[in-house]
Amino acid sequence: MPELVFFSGTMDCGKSTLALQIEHNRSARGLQGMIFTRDDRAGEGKLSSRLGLVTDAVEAAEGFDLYAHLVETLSQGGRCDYVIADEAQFLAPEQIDQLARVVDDLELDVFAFGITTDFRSKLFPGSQRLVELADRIEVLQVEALCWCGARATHNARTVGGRMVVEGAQVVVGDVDASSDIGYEVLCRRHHRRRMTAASARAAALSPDVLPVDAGGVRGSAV
Ligand SMILES: Nc1ncnc2c1ncn2[C@@H]1O[C@H](COP(=O)(O)OP(=O)(O)O)[C@@H](O)[C@H]1O
Ligand SMILES: Cc1cn([C@H]2C[C@H](O)[C@@H](COP(=O)(O)O)O2)c(=O)[nH]c1=O
Repeated sequence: MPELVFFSGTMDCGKSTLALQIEHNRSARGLQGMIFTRDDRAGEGKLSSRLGLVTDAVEAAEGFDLYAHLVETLSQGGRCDYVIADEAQFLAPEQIDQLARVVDDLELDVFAFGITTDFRSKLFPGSQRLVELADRIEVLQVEALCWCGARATHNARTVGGRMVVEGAQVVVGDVDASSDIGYEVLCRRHHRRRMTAASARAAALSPDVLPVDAGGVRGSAV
C-alpha cells in the first residue's frame, strides 16, 4: 500500500542525508524517483546534505502543482516509481494535498522531509498539513544536540549569536556560525529561555553570574 511518510526533525538532524540515501538505494535497484525541493541552501533545483552530497531536483516553487507535474511526466511516457520532497515545510498546504493525491490516485510512495516548527516554535503551514495528512510520521533517530547536551527539539534563529523572535517565517540559512543571521538547534528549556551557546558562554563569563559548581552546565541553574 503506498504511503505518504513525513520524516521530521530539527534542522541539521540528517533529513536531507536520509532523502539522498532513500534515493540512492532505490535507484540502485533500477527504480526511478521524482525529487522535489524548495529553497534548498545549495540553490534552485538542488537537494543537498551537509555531508557534501547533492543531487538535482525539481524546484516546487510557489504555485507549482506537484500532482499535475507527475501526471504530465507519466502521460508523456516518463517513469516514476516514488516521490521525494525535501524542505517540505516550505510547501503550501495545497501542495501537500497534491502529494497526498499522488499517493492515493497515482499509487506512488511519497517521502517528505522537513522541519516541523519555525524559529518561534510555530508549525510551518506545510508541516501542519503533513501532520494532518501523513500515513506515517517518522522522527529522525540521529539526535541533534543542544549546547547543554540535551536532545535538540527546537530551531532558534540567531543574529550575532543571540536568539531572535521577530522576523519573516522563511529565511534560508544554516546552523554554522559563519553568517550573522543563522540558526541553532536547542532543547525546549533553552529555546524558551532564549539561551543560545553564545549567550550561555557570555553569561558564564559575566561577573554578575554566580560560579557554577563542578556539576557543569547540566547541573547549573540555566
Ligand atoms: N563533518 C561531518 N562529519 C560527520 N557527519 C556530519 C558532518 N557534518 C554534518 N554531519 C552530519 O550531517 C547531519 C546533517 O545532515 P543534513 O542531511 O544536512 O541535515 P538536515 O537536512 O536535517 O538539516 C548532522 O546532524 C551530522 O550528523
Ligand atoms: C527554523 C527556520 C528555518 N528556516 C530555514 C533555514 C533552512 O534554510 C531551512 C531548514 O533546512 P534544514 O535542511 O532542515 O537545515 O529552513 C526558515 O526559513 N525559518 C525558520 O524559522
